[in-house]
Amino acid sequence: MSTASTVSATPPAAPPRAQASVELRGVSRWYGNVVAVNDVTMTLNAGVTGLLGPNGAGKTTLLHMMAGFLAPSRGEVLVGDAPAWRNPSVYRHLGLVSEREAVHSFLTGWEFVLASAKLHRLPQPEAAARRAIGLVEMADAQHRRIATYSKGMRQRTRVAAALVHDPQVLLLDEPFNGMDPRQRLHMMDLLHVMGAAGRTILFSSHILEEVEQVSGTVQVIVAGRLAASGDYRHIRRLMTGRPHVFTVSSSDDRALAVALMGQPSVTGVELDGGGLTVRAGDYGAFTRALPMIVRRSGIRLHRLLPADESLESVFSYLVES
Ligand SMILES: Nc1ncnc2c1ncn2[C@@H]1O[C@H](COP(=O)(O)OP(=O)(O)OP(=O)(O)O)[C@@H](O)[C@H]1O
Repeated sequence: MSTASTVSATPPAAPPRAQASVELRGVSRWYGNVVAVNDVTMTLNAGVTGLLGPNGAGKTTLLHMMAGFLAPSRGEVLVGDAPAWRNPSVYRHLGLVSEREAVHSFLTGWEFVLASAKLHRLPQPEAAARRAIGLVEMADAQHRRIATYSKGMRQRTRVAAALVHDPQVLLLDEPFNGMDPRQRLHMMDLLHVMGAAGRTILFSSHILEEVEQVSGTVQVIVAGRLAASGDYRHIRRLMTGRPHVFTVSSSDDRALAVALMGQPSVTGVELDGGGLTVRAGDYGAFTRALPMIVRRSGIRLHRLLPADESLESVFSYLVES
């Protein structure tokens, strides 16, 4: 990929940094009575890691502690070997793309990224801005005002601003939010390239599919705690191995219940006033079998709703297991 060669061909601006890891040791953070992060221990190394969790799980709080913007209430956050909090030298090795889209839209992309280079007091801000803009493939549009950019272009420009000082660690808070599929693919490519080039990339998301497409390693956070971590296939198995619950109503719930009980994919059926509650061990097999049963028996399906499809229930399953 062209950007990969850009990364490897760029001469290092500073002597190579030995450490790219981020380490959390027993980290908690509370806001008054609210425990946002609860005793989290994790290590991030070079490559792309996804931080997966439902809204309010504590992802932003974790990222802000890693970036040195917030002090842990307890525990330690280390970037390389140095504490992230009250340690300005950490900013030289780390970039954060925050969730909120705070860009001055009257600036051009070039002006925005150059301003970031100057804020970092880089010795050659123009060269650094050019390199970062090239990395996110925004050179063609760099002299247009940000107001005219698509959401994806704005995100890439913000990534360029966060990368302008060539940090070893890049943290991104919900970078795919609001992007269309094409913009998503482009951002995913970019993260891949940066991870393959040896940077430590951590991005947060509440969507499993997003995380598994980009990252080899996933850290799952639920209600402030680390609920699971490892290879995305392992996480996917944890999530899909659970029973799936559907509520179904039809023209003849009793007959449908009998037919469903004969299905190997169905592990339980309960009939109540409002319809059926069906438990299926295999999501795919059940959703394929149901239309066939309905067609064969002449039953009319009025409603089929996954009762537990919200991420929250998936996560609570993970936490309880
Ligand atoms: N400044 C604050 N004061 C009080 N409570 C806060 C503050 N910031 C976050 N919280 C609370 O801490 C918990 C974790 O919030 P956080 O923003 O870290 O989660 P998140 O996973 O990033 O969620 P989202 O994706 O919705 O931003 C939530 O209960 C939130 O309401």
